[in-house]
Amino acid sequence: MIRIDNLTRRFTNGKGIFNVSFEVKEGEVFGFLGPNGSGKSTTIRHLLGYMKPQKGSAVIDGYDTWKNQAKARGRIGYLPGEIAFLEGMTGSDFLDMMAGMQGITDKSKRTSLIQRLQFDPDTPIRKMSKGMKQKVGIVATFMHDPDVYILDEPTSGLDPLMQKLFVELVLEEKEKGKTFLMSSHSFSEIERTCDRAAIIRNGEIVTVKDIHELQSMQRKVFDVTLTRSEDVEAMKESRLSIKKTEGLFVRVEVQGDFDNFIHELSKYSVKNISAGTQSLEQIFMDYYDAEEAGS
Ligand SMILES: Nc1ncnc2c1ncn2[C@@H]1O[C@H](COP(=O)(O)OP(=O)(O)OP(=O)(O)O)[C@@H](O)[C@H]1O
Repeated sequence: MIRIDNLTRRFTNGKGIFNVSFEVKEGEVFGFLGPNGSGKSTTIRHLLGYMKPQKGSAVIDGYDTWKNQAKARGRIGYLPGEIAFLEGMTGSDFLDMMAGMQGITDKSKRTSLIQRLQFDPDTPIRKMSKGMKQKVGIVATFMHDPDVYILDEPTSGLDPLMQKLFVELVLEEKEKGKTFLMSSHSFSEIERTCDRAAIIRNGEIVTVKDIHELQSMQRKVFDVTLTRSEDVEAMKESRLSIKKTEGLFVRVEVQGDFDNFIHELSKYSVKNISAGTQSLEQIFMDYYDAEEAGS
């Protein structure tokens, strides 16, 4: 449904995106992840037909987003990171304007979205919090039932309850066979919604991975408090992957080899231990580090 092929845009300062390629299948939810300035927005701008590729192409449902901009754009519901609202409008005014542009007359989906997101659309936009503006944007994007959703940081500013609701909305649309490309900094949101994710860094795709594959790379994190400082020193000498020590506190990451960890730990006097799971964010950071070491 979305195909990006060797998309390249080098700005005069040398930054940009370089040979970006990936595909999003119909009905797939695809995460687009990367640190600030890595090239997510530039890629998305090409998908919306706002920028002409210097090289390569971006295609939506068979339509080249530059050469056949109107056709391609018509398939997309786009939620920008920050919406530019016109002065003096209420949320309802804005939604009316969008509905006019989208050519929709049936208000039922809009009404139900407003009810679920729990906000008063008649509030003047200038009085709205960032989260409330984001809700207006979500309604505007979802109400016209697009085939392809392109969402830039969709839950920024939303509280955890609303983030959860947003995940539900995405999964409902996915059920209907809709396609999503979603940039996000929220790894739990990506985990709960996405089938696959691409990681972009310095304008280049580092990897495209199945979300389960990413999850299986997650390590367990054990926070151990010992009773003797000499044990901390001994533990540092072991084969364990020690991420941090502070006084008697030691953080150990374990991937699979629990026997070795338990065997090693049995040598020491342990005061406290707690187990957690490495976040996806940490996995990505490991990825970046590995790339760095390899390059
Ligand atoms: N018009 C421009 N002229 C020059 N450099 C630009 C231009 N637009 C973007 N850049 C640079 O290109 C790089 C990629 O920017 P882009 O906005 O695509 O990143 P991003 O991943 O969307 O970041 P963020 O999460 O902060 O929005 C950055 O280094 C940015 O400074």
